[in-house]
Amino acid sequence: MTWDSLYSSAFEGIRKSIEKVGGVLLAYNTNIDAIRYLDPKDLEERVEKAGKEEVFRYSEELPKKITSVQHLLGGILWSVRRGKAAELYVESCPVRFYMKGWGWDELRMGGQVGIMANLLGGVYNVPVIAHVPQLSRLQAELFKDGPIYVPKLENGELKLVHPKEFQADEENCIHYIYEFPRGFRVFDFEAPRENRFIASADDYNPNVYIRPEFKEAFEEIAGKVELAIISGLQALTEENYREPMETIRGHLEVLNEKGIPAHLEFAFTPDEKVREEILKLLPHFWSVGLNEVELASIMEVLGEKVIAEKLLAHDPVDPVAVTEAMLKLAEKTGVRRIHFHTYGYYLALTEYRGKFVRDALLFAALAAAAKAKLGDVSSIDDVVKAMDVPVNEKARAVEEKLVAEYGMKDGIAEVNGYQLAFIPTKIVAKPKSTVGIGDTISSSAFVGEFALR
Ligand SMILES: Nc1ncnc2c1ncn2[C@@H]1O[C@H](COP(=O)(O)OP(=O)(O)O)[C@@H](O)[C@H]1O
Ligand SMILES: [Mg+2]
Repeated sequence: MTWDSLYSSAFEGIRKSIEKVGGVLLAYNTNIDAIRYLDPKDLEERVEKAGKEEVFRYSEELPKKITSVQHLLGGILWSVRRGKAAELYVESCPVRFYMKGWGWDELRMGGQVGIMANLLGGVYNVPVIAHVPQLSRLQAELFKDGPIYVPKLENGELKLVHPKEFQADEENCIHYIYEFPRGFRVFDFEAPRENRFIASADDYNPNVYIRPEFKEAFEEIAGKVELAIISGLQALTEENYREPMETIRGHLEVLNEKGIPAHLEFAFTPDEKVREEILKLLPHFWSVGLNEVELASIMEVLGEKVIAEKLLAHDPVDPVAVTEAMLKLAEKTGVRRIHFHTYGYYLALTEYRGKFVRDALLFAALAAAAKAKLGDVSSIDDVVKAMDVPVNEKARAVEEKLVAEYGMKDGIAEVNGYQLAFIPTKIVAKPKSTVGIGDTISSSAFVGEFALR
């Protein structure tokens, strides 16, 4: 079998069956991404006005958080000089007001829940119930039409409405994204590569604020779905994790009692204590999705330093090291499915067997390539437009290694009592957008797998 024919039949299979999926709960993070494409002259003027000396100081060493305009501009210069991304929390109201006045060129749906709601509900037509921490008018407008719902309590009675019909005047959670291209010049600095600096004016997501509807009526909400995808725990810190983690543990218990498989979409979690706590929650999840950096960071808290280093040593990542790491994680936590994604290939380690696991990965890779190629995918038929994107050349060596090590055939092998599924992905050379690709991959694969059952 060629990979292209496997791709086509996987897509056809899932297109026919995905609308059967009865409902997916998505929690906990959505926000508004406000994108500003930096202009060198405008930036220089702002720096001069704020005081060049002080601003430059913060471009040498990032402040911990933003409490002044000098911090903000210094942070932006810090990113430009290094071509590196950074994200800081904006504590001060005047700075938030300053950023609002500076404005944006584009507004986009942000947060894993927001992105997955628009994909699953708005594109695949799978009903979703989303936890939206704050539903402002601006936030509501970023939801696509389709079967996307938020719970509303009216005199203690639970109703499901589209976010645009929720009509509560809640706060804006805005992540200001300052983007610059490669070669961007300000003062004597030149950006070695394109990147962005993010300043978050968001008091809800960093604390994983959980809405009253989800505290009071979670059982009833969970009764309306077949699957759940959890994300957004990455910004928690040692100081604030306890209360939300407690609520989330309760939610997972309800989902487990009802037999609803839950997927955790990992994201890089800088706080080690929080990473440990997330690891403790994993036994309550059916499935987890992550990339190489995230897998390495988990190996570190498990005390597996050698594997962690191996995961970051090669490009593309050594698939045998990934498999070893996934086995450790599965054995340690009992999680039934681990979906690993990296640039060029995906692997899924599952406690159960079947080609549908691999086929769901193929569907996800096609969806990811469509998103990269088109920028926005507006219907499931757009996904197939990525069929002509070539399969990654470098993945051939990865596949050969898996064949040699585990006797893999057509992307499927048996390893230590688990099934290992592999696929080479389609890589778009000049992507229109790479925001939210990871979320597209993981939610498409998880929901796609259940569609094929
Ligand atoms: N140009 C591209 N074409 C297809 N897939 C891509 C492209 N660039 C990145 N990807 C995929 O997107 C994934 C990004 O996911 P992740 O690392 O979790 O980041 P995020 O969650 O921020 O999107 C990569 O692992 C890779 O598989
Ligand atoms: Mg990701």
